[in-house]
Amino acid sequence: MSPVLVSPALEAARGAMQQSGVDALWISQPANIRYLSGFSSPEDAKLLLTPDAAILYTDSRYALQAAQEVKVEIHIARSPATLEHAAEWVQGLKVGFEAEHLTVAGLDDLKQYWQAELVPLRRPIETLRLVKSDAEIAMIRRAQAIADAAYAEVLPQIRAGARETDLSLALELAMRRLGADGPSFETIVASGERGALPHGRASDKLLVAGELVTLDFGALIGGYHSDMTRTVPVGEVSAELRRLYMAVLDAEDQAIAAVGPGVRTADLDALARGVLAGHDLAEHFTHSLGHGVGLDIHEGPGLRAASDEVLRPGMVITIEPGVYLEGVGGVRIEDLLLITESGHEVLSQSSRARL
Ligand SMILES: CSCC[C@H](N)C(=O)N1CCC[C@H]1C(=O)N[C@@H](C)C(=O)O
Repeated sequence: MSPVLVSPALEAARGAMQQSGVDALWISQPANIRYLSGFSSPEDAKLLLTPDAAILYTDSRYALQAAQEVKVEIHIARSPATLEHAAEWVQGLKVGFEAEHLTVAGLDDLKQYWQAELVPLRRPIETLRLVKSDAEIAMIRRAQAIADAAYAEVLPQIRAGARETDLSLALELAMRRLGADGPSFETIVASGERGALPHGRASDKLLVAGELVTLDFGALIGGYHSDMTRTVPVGEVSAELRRLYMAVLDAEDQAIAAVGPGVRTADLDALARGVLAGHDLAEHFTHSLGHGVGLDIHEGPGLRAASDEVLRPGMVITIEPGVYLEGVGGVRIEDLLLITESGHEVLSQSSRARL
């Protein structure tokens, strides 16, 4: 049996457990497992949290790695042996599970092996991850600094004739060389008409003079992500493309200026949408204004109309307005921000093009 653990994240999770009225938590969402245990291969793990124990379940491929990384008790087994072991701990308890992550089959398995009351919970750990610790902020800061440095290296290669896939590879290679564990997500490079695809996967297309190219990328450090987008002109661009670019820049500037503690994220989204409406482009802004960034690339708080979240110091968010016009192209400009006691700090340092 592990001793009662006092890591701040585990303590907070036990607090959330009590508040939700459950005696134990069965954690299956990978970033939540990593957050609570430090285990860096959480896709192949589960975590059981009770008032007196925290047990990481993983299989024998990870026995040494888990022993090196994890401070909680480790049990090496594969399902269903893991569930049989956990059954002894949860006998007669009310056990919360992550309703948004446990599969139907996973829930069936718990019902089959456990004599416990199973309680679906929404985002029990994600809520704790909204505000980052100093150590987490340091990781994100480092990840962003690497992405900025990689961008500075690759910028001279962004010219007519360059292939989108070569630019994405160059960014990912530079980030690795500069110390990243990998890219945050598959680097987006979308030029010309392909810029109308907000998640345009880099293709074999060559950049052509007169186009805009959107590059959206980030680095990964210790499980923590960074996220930034720059839209860059390839040579001289038309007055219409320049207009789109300046409108998005305006929306981003005004949204960033409004970021600070106590601000409703839905209001920021509305502000940016309002700015783009003033440029007759509101209907072309087809996604949310931004999102939290941490162990997941997309996490809370969401900067969108339906959100009721309010910014707090320690949150890390993106501000990323964009416009997408089929047959024409697109523009997105994205920065990574830390919410501070007095306002915000822009973590991404790469300069934005001024057309
Ligand atoms: C595959 S991760 C993409 C990272 C990117 N910076 C990003 O978050 N994007 C790109 C355009 C839209 C935005 C996004 O996916 N937003 C989500 C949160 C939404 O649902 O709007």
